[in-house]
Amino acid sequence: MTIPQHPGHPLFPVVAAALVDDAGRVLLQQRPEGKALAGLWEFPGGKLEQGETPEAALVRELLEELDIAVSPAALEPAGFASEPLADRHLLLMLYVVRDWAGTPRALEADGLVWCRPEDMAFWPMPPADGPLVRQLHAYLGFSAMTEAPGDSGMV
Ligand SMILES: Nc1nc2c([nH]c(=O)n2[C@H]2C[C@H](O)[C@@H](COP(=O)(O)OP(=O)(O)OP(=O)(O)O)O2)c(=O)[nH]1
Repeated sequence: MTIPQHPGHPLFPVVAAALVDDAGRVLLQQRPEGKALAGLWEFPGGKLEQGETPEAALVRELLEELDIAVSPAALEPAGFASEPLADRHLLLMLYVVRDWAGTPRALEADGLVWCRPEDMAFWPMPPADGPLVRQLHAYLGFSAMTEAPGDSGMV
């Protein structure tokens, strides 16, 4: 068996959060103009800074991007994606978050949407997010994406 290797492609760790509200909806944000993958919808989060743990990075990113306070104890590891991304290798770690203080608002994104898990296929996301969405469905107990978008709420 051949294991894919990418010599000279450093690991690029990124953390992301699936915020789940009381109605079971998941928050997605739209990547802004001028950034890579602009216009696509993603889980809030971002790159680890030097010396940061994934949990510290995600707590920081959620404050910077959404103006919400999250305890590291509220971060539930829920899945990951691992794939080449340009000259690096993306390791995208997804946490479920059900408890936070404050009301999420888009400080950096072009928009926010509360999306039912079964509607997530209707929001175009970066390629690495496909496996994450499948893992998130399994984690949340959904098995299929079925109906057309329903009560998804742009905020
Ligand atoms: N936050 C997030 N990033 C994702 C997702 N899917 C995906 O491929 N990515 C990629 C896009 C980027 O290459 C990388 C995140 O980098 P970024 O530049 O947005 O991170 P950041 O918020 O720290 O940005 P900045 O400091 O450079 O402004 O991860 C996702 O669902 N959420």
